[in-house]
Amino acid sequence: MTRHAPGGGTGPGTGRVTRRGLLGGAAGAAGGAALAAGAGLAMARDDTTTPDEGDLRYSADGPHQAGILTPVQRHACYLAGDVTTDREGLRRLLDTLTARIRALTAGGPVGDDGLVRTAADNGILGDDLPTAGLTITVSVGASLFDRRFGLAPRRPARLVPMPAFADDALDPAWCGGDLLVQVCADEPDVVVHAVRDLLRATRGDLQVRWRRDGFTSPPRPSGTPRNLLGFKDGTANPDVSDDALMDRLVWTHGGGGEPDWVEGGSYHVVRLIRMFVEFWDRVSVREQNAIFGRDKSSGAPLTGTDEFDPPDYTGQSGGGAIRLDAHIRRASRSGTAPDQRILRRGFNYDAGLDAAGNLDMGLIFTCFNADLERQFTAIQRRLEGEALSDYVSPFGGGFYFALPGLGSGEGGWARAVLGT
Ligand SMILES: C=CC1=C(C)c2cc3[nH]c(cc4nc(cc5[nH]c(cc1n2)c(C)c5CCC(=O)O)C(CCC(=O)O)=C4C)c(C)c3C=C
Ligand SMILES: [Fe+2]
Repeated sequence: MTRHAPGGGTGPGTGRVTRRGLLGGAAGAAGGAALAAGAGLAMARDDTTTPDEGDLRYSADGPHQAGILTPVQRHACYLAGDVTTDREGLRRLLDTLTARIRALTAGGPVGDDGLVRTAADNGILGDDLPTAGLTITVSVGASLFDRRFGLAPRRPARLVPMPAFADDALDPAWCGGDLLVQVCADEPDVVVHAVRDLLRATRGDLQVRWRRDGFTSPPRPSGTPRNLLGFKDGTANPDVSDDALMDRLVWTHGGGGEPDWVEGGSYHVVRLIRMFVEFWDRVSVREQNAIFGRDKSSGAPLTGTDEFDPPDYTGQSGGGAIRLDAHIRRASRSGTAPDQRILRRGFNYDAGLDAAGNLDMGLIFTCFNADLERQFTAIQRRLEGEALSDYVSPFGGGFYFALPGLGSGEGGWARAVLGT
């Protein structure tokens, strides 16, 4: 089947192709329509599963990396690691990641390209590697630009370590990292295969610091996927098919204090947020609706009837009004700052039980933005004291910078980051 990624015309990094030939016609048109209609846990996706699913391929080459505007996949793994080598080793590491990402996202018979056919292909996908919508997105943390590699002058201007915000309970073991690798695909074994391949190829140069796996639900029953508090999550995301909007909200540009090499990249925020679900499940749905400002069943704002109705914030009290401490009221941009929006691309996580026997689950909140201060941080500060904060606890994550796309410049990532 064919699913066209929004913004697919702007570059291969957002486009999807199948490796076994042309599919299309009505299925393609339907997929495109589903995407144009709205968003998903981050961005909407067609939910039809066909035998061609394993073929869905996003090219790693283009002006932007895949995995940013790409419709959110079913499974994800976030790995943050520290670079354990010198400057030349960092060059090797970036070149290795590039080669492995190109090979893994191309898929095909093991041995076809000499890259996939290493002695160490882990074999868990058999001899013909499916792609299943695989995207591997590499971002760098502020710590990469410390004194170890002489990169301080090349730091993206707005890239700083993630501060602790009000109500955060950050555990250093779950924070930061020189590199963040986001691996997403529609099939869980495709994610695991890629993670093992990447770690084998980078062994000795990269030490993993933290890892968290995530998933999204299919639309239930329709519209945007739900998070583990039961609410549709991603409804009000900006339209990723609007190139001009993405240029303002998502992509970074050289100049204005930024080094030239950041062109086509994006600031990437990850927040690991535990949800106190046992507590939440004892709260009335009426109160839950008030906490978000939306109806749990339909996803509609409390001032409307359809998921995609615009919320009305003019009233401050009364039955249908959206409370002042409601999540969407705090999170939404004010009329005076229309570019204070973020592109969210979150995944649910389920990590079993904590030491006390409580369910350990939550949200891998991730978002992309052109300017951390103007967008994510401004919104995060508005959320301080919101009603939802009693039911969730951010404990990890970091601020990162998603590198420009492969193929966006001579010399690839190594030249972009190192400058030589
Ligand atoms: C700082 C940014 C945000 C954090 C952190 C965050 C955490 C968080 N959000 C939900 C669930 C929902 N969020 C929704 C909307 C929404 N959230 C943010 C930002 C952050 N959320 C924004 C910018 C928006 C859109 C606001 C708007 O313009 O209307 C919604 C409503 C549906 C939707 O639009 O997605 C839900 C549900 C959780 C559970 C959570 C932390 C655990
Ligand atoms: Fe939110």
